[in-house]
Amino acid sequence: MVDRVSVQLGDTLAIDDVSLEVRPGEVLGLLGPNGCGKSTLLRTIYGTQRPSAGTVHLDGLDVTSARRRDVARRCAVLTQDHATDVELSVLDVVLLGRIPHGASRRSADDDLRRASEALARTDATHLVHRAFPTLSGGERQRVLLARALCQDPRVLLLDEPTNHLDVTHQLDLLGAVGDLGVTCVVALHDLTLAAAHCDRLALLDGGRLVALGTPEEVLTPARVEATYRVACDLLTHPRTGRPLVALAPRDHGSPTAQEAS
Ligand SMILES: Nc1ncnc2c1ncn2[C@@H]1O[C@H](COP(=O)(O)OP(=O)(O)OP(=O)(O)O)[C@@H](O)[C@H]1O
Repeated sequence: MVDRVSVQLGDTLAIDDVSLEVRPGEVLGLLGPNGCGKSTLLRTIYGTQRPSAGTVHLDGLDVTSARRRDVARRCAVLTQDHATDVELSVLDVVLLGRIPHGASRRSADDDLRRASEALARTDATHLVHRAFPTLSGGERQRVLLARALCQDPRVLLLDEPTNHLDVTHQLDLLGAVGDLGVTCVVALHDLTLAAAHCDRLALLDGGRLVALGTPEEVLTPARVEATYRVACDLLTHPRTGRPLVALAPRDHGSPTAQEAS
């Protein structure tokens, strides 16, 4: 889907020759330190950021030349820079997700049914009649995810969707994303959360793709230390068997417990 993409932003080469094939139905986690290019790559996949070089195809569509509505019919996005002061009810915000599908093809009853299903999926049904600006950060995040789900996308792009969420809603949100069966690219900071919920991980550093593979392949202690400058041990979750990234405090860098044993 992403083929040899570079993105120049002012003096910064934010994305440097990245190629990435997202498999249908997979949840691909996008990891990397602050400023490594995660949001830029998501915006480029969605087509709101033009690449300086390379191409992006979404479900067969060339996003650099496609109409916005054609992209939005296939792909929903949850970004970090959403407006927070729109004087709309929660229901109206979620119903915005239906707009790309065109008034002539939709019925009001079907739109309402989809909106209430999406709100139920994100545990936000009780907020339906609230004014959007009065919501807490975590409540807004869940409503905006409901809007994205209401769009009925084939591809979902999520930029740090667990921001503001308590642990219950972090787990519920990523669990719900996995259950959807929709192709998803999700930028995350929490390595253990990413390892638990993503089929594969892509690690960016300085705009370059430095690793791509299963959580076990990508989150090796050596690579985590090289990328984040934090020592860690890779443990196994006692209940799920998934990788658990135990970060060492910055002054307890080495040796790792694995090296010491
Ligand atoms: N409009 C801009 N002009 C110049 N540089 C920019 C612009 N937008 C972003 N950048 C730079 O591009 C790089 C990538 O930014 P991006 O927001 O994609 O990183 P990120 O991985 O999402 O970061 P974070 O984890 O902090 O959200 C950063 O160095 C950032 O400062």
